[in-house]
Amino acid sequence: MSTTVATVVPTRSTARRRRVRLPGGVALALLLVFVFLSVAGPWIWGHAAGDTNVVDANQAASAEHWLGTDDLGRDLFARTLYATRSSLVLAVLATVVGGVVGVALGLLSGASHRLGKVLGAVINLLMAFPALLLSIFFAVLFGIGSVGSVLAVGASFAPGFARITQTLTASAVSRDYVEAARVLGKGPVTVVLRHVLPNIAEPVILYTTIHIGTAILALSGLSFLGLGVQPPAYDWGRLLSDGLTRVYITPTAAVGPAVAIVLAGLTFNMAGEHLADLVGGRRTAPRTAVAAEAQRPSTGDDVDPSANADAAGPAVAAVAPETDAAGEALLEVRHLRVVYPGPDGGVVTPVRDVSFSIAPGETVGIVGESGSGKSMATSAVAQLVEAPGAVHAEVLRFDDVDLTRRTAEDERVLGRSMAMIFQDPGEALNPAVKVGTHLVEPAVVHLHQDKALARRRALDALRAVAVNDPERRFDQHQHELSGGTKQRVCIAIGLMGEPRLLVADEPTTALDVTVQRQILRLVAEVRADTGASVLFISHDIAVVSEISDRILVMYAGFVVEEATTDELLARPAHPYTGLLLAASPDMDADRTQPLPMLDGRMPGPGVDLPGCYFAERCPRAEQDCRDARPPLLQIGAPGHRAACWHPLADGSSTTYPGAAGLVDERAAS
Ligand SMILES: Nc1ncnc2c1ncn2[C@@H]1O[C@H](COP(=O)(O)OP(=O)(O)OP(=O)(O)O)[C@@H](O)[C@H]1O
Repeated sequence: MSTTVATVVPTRSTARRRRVRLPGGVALALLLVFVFLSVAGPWIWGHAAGDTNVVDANQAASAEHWLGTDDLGRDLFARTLYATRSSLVLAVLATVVGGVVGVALGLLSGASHRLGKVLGAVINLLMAFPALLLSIFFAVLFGIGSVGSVLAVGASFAPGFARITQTLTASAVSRDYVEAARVLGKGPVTVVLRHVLPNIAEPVILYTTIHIGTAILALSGLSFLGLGVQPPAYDWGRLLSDGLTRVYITPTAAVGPAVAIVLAGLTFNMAGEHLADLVGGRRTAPRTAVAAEAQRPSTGDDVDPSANADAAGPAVAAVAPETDAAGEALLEVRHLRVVYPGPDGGVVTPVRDVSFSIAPGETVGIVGESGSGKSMATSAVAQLVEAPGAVHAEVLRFDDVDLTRRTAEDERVLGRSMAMIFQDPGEALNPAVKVGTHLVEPAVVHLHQDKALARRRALDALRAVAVNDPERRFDQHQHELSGGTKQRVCIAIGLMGEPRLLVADEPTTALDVTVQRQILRLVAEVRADTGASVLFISHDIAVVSEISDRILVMYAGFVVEEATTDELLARPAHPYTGLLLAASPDMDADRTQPLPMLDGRMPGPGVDLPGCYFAERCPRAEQDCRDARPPLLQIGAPGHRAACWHPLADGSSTTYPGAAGLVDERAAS
């Protein structure tokens, strides 16, 4: 793969990138010169910069004094070089002050929804003022002098740092691996330090480098105005201020420090940009490699072929365990609602009424089109709905834990017995953390196992999910894995606790078809091996039916139908289920006929209707459907329930062409 990347023929765009990098290279060289001057300058030019000689006072530029002398006869060229140290050190200090304060504020506001609103408003207000104006204001506030000016410039930078950190943090905390860390019971401080900060560090450091250049300009400006460095100390701004008083007599007295300020400012800005460019380039390399790896045939070197021999073969036949969902349910959900504040003081209700239970060892699938509330209902079960969202339920029980009133101990139990598999495994794994650390952590945190034992178990877990060369994978980061392997690693992480419920939210959607099959098989195998129950979410009824014992069909936040998989496929009662089945093509479908389309749109979570939410799109709807909402009632076989006033009487096969093939395919498998 790296060969492919290395032998790419230069294109116009790569040539253009090289041209852009040339000044960056110069900037890096200049940066080294400035660093050298600030370290060695005072030693080399210390005497010339400090020795007074009134006989030579106020001289113009000459071979002996390149920039002339000041009113005490001191060499201005030496003084300009000498001032490099104070100018740069103060600029770095000011940037660090701004960075520390801003990053702290940004982390707070990005990680906390409520605090974020208040801090965000303050940040926005401060960002509205030009940085130099803020610096002057803060300089007066903090006091005239070096310390005051450093604090002032730092304070004027803090809003910018806070803004970028807030944005990066808000994006980082919505990642699945942060949610997974919360499920593991990690506190907010650990989550921020371990999972957020490492992943936002790179852009923040680059932003810092660029800002050192701006700090040089700002501090020089304050010194020039007499608010910064005070005599006898001096920096470039002070030299410029002194030189300007004699600009008509010895103009070079002002030129030297002015050139130094502009050059140093530009150098740090350009060096920062160049570093960003380099980092960007470095980042794309592994991504290219992953893309190439992901495109390989799915039985590639990262999957143990012996463990999934017929991965491309027939789909998983879900082996239904003996269950009694109504009796000893592992998970019981009754009348679950999830509510968010809506516009104009109203509310939106992504989950309106969801009731179901899962027996030990049972796999229940939830299917429905995008926006039907599948993920939100699952998040409520996994306790991942965050403020301002509110979860209400008559019953929300997992094993013996009442999830509506859970204690800290309950959280720990949940952390080890409920495992999440997310849609995008790349989002679920922290890019800054090695695969092995992801695996070892649940065992150390929840089972209090020592690291050696946890490592052995982690390697076993990787073998169990058919990742080959587990020792090597253990020390790799997520960007070195293909999509399928990442998902296997996520499943292995779930195995490191004592999983009793595996919650898989569209775990195959981001994967190619062959890998989807492997992951479905793997989930079924894990269930068979561990006896864990599975809650499996997908918008694809064909995928759900391959793995589930029972299926719930969701629409607009409601469960509109529930039945065993065979019953649902053979005799769908709700017209929406019938349409979902009909829209799912199979090998026997008549290719000359278009697939049935579902016209119209699902009512959003802010819509409140008295009747059936599907009525506007339903071919069987009558006035009574619009007037009153149908309850979820037993229909046909035991456990088959549907919420419809005019259910399909004889199954989808006669009403919706196309569904019959799906039923036959499943029967054959
Ligand atoms: N934080 C939120 N605040 C308010 N509404 C939200 C929020 N997150 C999601 N929603 C809304 O909740 C509804 C259900 O979303 P959900 O993600 O559960 O749907 P889904 O069926 O899982 O769809 P998909 O397959 O696209 O994920 C959607 O209308 C969505 O816009």
